[in-house]
Amino acid sequence: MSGVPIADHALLSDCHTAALVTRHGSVDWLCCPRFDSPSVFGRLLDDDAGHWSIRPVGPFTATRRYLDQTLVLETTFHTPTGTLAVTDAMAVGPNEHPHGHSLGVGAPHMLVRAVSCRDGEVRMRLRFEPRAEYGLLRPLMTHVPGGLNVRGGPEWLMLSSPMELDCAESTAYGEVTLRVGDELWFALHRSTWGLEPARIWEQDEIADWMTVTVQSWRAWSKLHQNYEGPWRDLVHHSGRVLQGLTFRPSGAIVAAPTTSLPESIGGGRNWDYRFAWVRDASFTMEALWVAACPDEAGDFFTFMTTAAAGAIGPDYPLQIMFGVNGEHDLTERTLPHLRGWRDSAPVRVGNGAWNQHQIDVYGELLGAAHLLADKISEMDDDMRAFLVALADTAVVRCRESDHGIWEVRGEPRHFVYSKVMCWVALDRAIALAERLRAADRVPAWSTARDEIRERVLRDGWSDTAGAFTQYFGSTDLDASCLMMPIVGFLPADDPRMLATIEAVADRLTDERGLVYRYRTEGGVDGLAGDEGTFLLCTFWLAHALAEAGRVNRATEVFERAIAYANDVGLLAEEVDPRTGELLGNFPQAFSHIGLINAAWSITQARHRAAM
Ligand SMILES: OC[C@H]1O[C@H](O[C@H]2O[C@H](CO)[C@@H](O)[C@H](O)[C@H]2O)[C@H](O)[C@@H](O)[C@@H]1O
Repeated sequence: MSGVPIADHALLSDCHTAALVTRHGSVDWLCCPRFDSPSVFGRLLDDDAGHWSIRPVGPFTATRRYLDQTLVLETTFHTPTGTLAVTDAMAVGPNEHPHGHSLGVGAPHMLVRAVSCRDGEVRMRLRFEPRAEYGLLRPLMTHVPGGLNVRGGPEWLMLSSPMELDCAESTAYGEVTLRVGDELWFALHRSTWGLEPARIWEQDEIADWMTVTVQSWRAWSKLHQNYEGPWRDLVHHSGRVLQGLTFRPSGAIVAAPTTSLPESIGGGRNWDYRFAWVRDASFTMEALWVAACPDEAGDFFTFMTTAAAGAIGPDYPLQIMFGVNGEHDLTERTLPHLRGWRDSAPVRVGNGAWNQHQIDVYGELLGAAHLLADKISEMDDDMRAFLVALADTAVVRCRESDHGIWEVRGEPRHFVYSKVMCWVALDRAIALAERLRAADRVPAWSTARDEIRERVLRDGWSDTAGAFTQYFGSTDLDASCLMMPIVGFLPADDPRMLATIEAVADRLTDERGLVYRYRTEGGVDGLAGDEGTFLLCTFWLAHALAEAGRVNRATEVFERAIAYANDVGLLAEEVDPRTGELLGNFPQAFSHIGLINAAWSITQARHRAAM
């Protein structure tokens, strides 16, 4: 049964796809060539679905870190006879490239692994077991000078290896003793059919790719990250994680690089997050702005304008998520041949929420456009028309019930958060009206915005709950109401808002003080089973407390949440209330977005308090 703790993984990214490496030096997740492609290493979800491990033969303990300001991972194995370091990266190539400037634009589609003996001597073992199409295929492996040629189904890979490898049953393996100063460089290169055949690389060429990758991440970090304040390193690191979830060719941003890591162990709440949600990606853009990495904004809005082209207007609601190249049909299916992480089945690919009706997306997208307006160098006519259409659609759709931010699979409702985000859509469109050349629309947008506000204040509040609630007329709490002060719908120190913040802090938290997004008892979301506490919601609580001037409590809640970051600063979506283990897809953009925004708001609140 696959079951390495989720927190034991570290992320590598080349801004096209991602790999996850375990604490013990095994690449257990890699989808080629895009985030949402089938995996070639899928042991994360099933023992037989492929991996590539490099580790000492005998007993060891392992420590690891990212090289400063990079997503290049260094795992150090301490053994009784010596120390071995394995450095892993998805090569990103130089930032400056004939076809563009951003990180990952010249990525060679290559996983690079360096092994070096730092002390004494260590016998190491390599096992290479590629299994394309989520573990279905056993490839043909043939020896070539300098490595292996690996072919099967959609994959044609070349493994550059300086050590002799034996092959049997589509698995390559070998052992070698390294002495202090010895270094071996490995590269797994993928052919892009018809464009660039994979090849065997010399040792110094692979070393060069590693150097360039380290330099490129550092150059990106230097240029984009100037947040100064508490938790600086974690905020900057979260910015790099979000950048690593960006699909460079289109500007799309995935919610997480994995599928089907469960929201409860053995449960069925397992979803594919390798897509660009309008909501998650808009929040990511805003968080990257806070971490001061604005220049990808143009790419993102161009992606959104293109992906949604021709299908937006009052009669055509905006689709809520897209494939990384803007694909619309993300039909969900299960992969019955995979057991799932710790037997959490089914494993799903695609996402059934793709054609849900969710009206919050207008607010998230216009909110990001408003915040980033100055960074979008070229707002062409198409982009302007698209943003205007979003606001016009919000005017009509705000009256409809929907599936809400949590994408419930039960009946549609009038969710409070959805209405608040329609208010945001119109509020921000009004602020952008001049730039959108839509001043004539302002009266209609203003009327609709004010009506939504009245309705939320009247029907979203419950005297019984003493709080704003999940949907009109309900008494259930929902952590998404914490967004009301964050987006400026009501001031955080408004008595109704303070009451809602306290209600969430008291009644929607577990014994650890982490926040549930809502209560799942009775299948209110149309799904069986329960789930963990939601890290984004815990960061929202910290953020809302900071907005309300409760800086010490905000800090406490924030520090409680970041305590669940793993040893290399990564967060999943949820935390298991029983064990404190990370749950859900990993690393998840939502959690890192929440971290960045909450840190920023606490910093601001401290400045205000000091004045
Ligand atoms: O809770 C059921 C739903 O869970 C997933 O949605 C969650 O992830 C999305 C991506 O991060 C996020 O935008 C949403 O707010 C979350 O609720 C899943 O994608 C849905 O298919 C599922 O119905």
